Amino acid sequence: MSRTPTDAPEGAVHRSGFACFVGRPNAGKSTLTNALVGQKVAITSDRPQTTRHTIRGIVNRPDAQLILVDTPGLHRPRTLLGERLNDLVRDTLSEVDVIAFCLPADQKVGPGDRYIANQLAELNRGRRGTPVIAVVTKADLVTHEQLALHLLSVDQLGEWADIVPVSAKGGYQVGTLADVLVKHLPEGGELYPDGELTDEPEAVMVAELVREAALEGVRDELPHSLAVVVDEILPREGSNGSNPLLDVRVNIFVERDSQKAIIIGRGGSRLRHIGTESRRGIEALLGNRVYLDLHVKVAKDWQRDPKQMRRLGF
Ligand SMILES: Nc1nc2c(ncn2[C@@H]2O[C@H](COP(=O)(O)OP(=O)(O)OP(=O)(O)O)[C@@H](O)[C@H]2O)c(=O)[nH]1
Repeated sequence: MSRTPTDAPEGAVHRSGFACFVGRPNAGKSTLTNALVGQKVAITSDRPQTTRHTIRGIVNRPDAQLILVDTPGLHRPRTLLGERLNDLVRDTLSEVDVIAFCLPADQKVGPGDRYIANQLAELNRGRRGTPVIAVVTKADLVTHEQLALHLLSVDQLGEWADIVPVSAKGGYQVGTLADVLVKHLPEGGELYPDGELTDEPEAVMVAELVREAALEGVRDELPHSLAVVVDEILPREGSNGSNPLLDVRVNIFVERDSQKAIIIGRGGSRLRHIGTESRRGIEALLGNRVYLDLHVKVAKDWQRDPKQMRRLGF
């Protein structure tokens, strides 16, 4: 993974900033995020939404750093909680540099899309507008003719800074979309520069990779009892080459001894498997070789103890 703009041409502009993806459920936001970032970072766990700006991935290029943040989902409010959630979404949207509105090519523009389009228009009314890119996703599922018709109806749906058809699965135009998003970022250096390996977003992503691997196959047994906390990420002393070995120390917390036994497995076999699986993702994420040190600990009934929950990052 390229992390510094050192290979950018002399005097070239470097841009950095935030983008977020909106769109109705199943529009293809997560798949597209993964295709852009080129790593598996999407969070499929049921971790409660506690941070407003969950970072889904960082696209590092010689000319730009694009940080993709998540929103809890823009939907029609049915309850007061829904309204609060939508306020939160609007706050996030007004803080990012560019918004990508995903509309699946294989489905007609519908009321859900119109609702989001209206919300976006309202957000931009009477203020410095946040550019919105209409992204027509899943282009591989339709014919050229259908795609052309769909692009026309998307065009009529609102004011877009650009319209880009993509297929995350077929790899069609994913690079073009990255170019278009980057174009709307302000000039500036990397916001998450090299060397800040313990910076929260990366630690959160490392924790999610471990959590996902740990839950594999035991999701039903331990759905909510697992918390993963990254203790430290440190370059190994004496390995200061261009690609130092990183020591990554991670604690896996469960609520009961019986759950600890499940995670560790017979003779430690499950824990070894979790280590191998998650290390692969962590190395891809950090761009370094990694020595992963996993510890399983029991934090009795942590879900009922606010102090423990805070300690575990909830
Ligand atoms: N054929 C095809 N299928 C896709 C593409 N992108 C996503 N999908 C599929 O569409 C479904 C939804 O994709 P997600 O990326 O989970 O959609 P999402 O918008 O993140 O969904 P929510 O998390 O519910 O908001 C999945 O079954 C994907 O495999 C694509 O480019 N082509």
